[in-house]
Amino acid sequence: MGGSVEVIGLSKTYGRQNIWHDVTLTLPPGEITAMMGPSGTGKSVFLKSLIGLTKPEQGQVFIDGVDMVSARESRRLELRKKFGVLFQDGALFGSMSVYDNVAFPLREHTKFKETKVRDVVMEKLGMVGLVGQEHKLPGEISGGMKKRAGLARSLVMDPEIILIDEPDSGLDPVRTSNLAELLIEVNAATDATMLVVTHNIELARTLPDNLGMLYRRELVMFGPREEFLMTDHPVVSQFMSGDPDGPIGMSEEADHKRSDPVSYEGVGYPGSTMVHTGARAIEVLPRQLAPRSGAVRASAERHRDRVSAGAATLYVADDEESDRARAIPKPSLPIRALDGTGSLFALALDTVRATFRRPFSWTETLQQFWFVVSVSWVPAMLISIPLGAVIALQLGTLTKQIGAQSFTGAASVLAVVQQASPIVTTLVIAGAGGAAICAEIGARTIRDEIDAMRVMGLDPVQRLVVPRVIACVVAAVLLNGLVSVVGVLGGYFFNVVLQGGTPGAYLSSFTALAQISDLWVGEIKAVIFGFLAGVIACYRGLNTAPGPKGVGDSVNQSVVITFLMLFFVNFVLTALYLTLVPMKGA
Ligand SMILES: Nc1ncnc2c1ncn2[C@@H]1O[C@H](COP(=O)(O)OP(=O)(O)OP(=O)(O)O)[C@@H](O)[C@H]1O
Repeated sequence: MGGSVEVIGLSKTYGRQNIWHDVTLTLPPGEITAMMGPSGTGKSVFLKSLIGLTKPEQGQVFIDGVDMVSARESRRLELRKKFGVLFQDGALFGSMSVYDNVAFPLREHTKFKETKVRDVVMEKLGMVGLVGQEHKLPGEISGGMKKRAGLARSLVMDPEIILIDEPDSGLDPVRTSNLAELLIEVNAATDATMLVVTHNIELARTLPDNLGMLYRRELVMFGPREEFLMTDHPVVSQFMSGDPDGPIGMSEEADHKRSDPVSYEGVGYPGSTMVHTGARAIEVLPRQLAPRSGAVRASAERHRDRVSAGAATLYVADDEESDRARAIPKPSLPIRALDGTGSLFALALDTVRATFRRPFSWTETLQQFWFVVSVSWVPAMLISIPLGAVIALQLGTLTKQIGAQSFTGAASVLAVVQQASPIVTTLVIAGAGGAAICAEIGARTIRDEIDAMRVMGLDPVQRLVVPRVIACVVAAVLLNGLVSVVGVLGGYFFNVVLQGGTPGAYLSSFTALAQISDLWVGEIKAVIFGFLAGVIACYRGLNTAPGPKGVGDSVNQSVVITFLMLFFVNFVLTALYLTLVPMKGA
């Protein structure tokens, strides 16, 4: 029998927005449950909360007795192996073919030979009608095909619990019916516990054993379909009939703001086989889909037994309760800022720990390193020449004024190597490489790819963050060396050629005043700054808000935060260095 999912008193907010509160329900093991609700009522957020991808503020989600909400991330990664999840847009990995996407969990979590992997992948692709499309990239197939490929991937490990977010979105009516039949067949074959989030009334009325509905920030009704579909609850009846007249309006926000209780007066039509709401009429209790193959659904039989024994009862929210404002207090600005800083720090620590965990993604690291260097080295070079020149010119003029022209070389080399070079290098890495890293991870976040990785029991910190942070660090160290050399040469050129300094004085003052630790401090700064640029870019990318605007905001914040951090950390490091390391000749 499928895994058990028990939700107790779950509440979730995003900023000032209370998504839903105090949701309590149990998904009967092995049965199919549909969760409905108008757009924006938090169905997808609910689904993600079940699997620990979204952290609710209150409540528990017990998966086979273990609380997903309070469990450690390593435990959650283990528990997620019980799940197969189909996200709204399929959440396929954009750089992999359909075949590789479906094969991915098998290659990660089994020791199957490639021939066995091929058999399983082709069987699942056959189930969803995608044989012949396996070589295509996700960008080359339609939305409906992505969805079907995502379903094939979610089934490939024979999960005990299957969560499906809007199976019909992007599918035509015929394929939606095919998909519903496929889900019934999968349920009959695997006895997996299934939760289907949907707006599709036909699907909701014919597929599940149980139904629930979210509306106005709460679970208004939950229970067996036999009772749920017979109800005269105004919200449920209006939703099931698609009637424009009733408590559900055009905007979820406007519905939330209304404080009038939902009225139960004058809406009595239970007991009939047809419901009439306004201009529409629907059959109340249509026949439930059954496997065409003739397979027997053990869960349907268990469900019937539960209902006839009175063990499955309908939960209906108290209409008074539904209108009570139960906003979870929003933390104050300083607390939220501390929270953000804490999460960034936690990601930095996690990154260090995950660096030593196996397997290490060498290929990804090399690709990222090459990418960061390729977008950063030209701007870094172009900035370093005028920067070295400006420093040399400024210091040359200053030292001339105070009669210490022979120290121009030492002063400008130290300024370039210790200060300018690591800062310039990292500003360029953050502005070019870091921005691109943040945009790429942000786009993957909003396409649910990161969540899909987590669902497959993979740690995005280990797979994505570590390679990118190492790439930024190594690129910063190498580019810092290069920028230092170019900057010093630029300084030499401008001081000696344009300001009439002598080559001997430039070089000898440098050897007289500079020491090897000055060179090291530049490289150590490059390591720290490169690490900061990489971690901040990944952190913002992983915490991107939905939509293209979310990605744009994240990139902007990632660059600004990195710049601010760089100058602050540079000040601290320089102060420390000057305090701890005695100056040569002092
Ligand atoms: N990561 C996030 N950050 C901030 N707000 C979010 C986030 N994810 C979801 N929301 C908000 O939570 C609310 C519920 O979103 P959700 O996608 O769960 O709705 P839904 O019921 O699945 O809607 P639909 O049926 O249209 O997909 C929306 O207002 C959405 O803007």
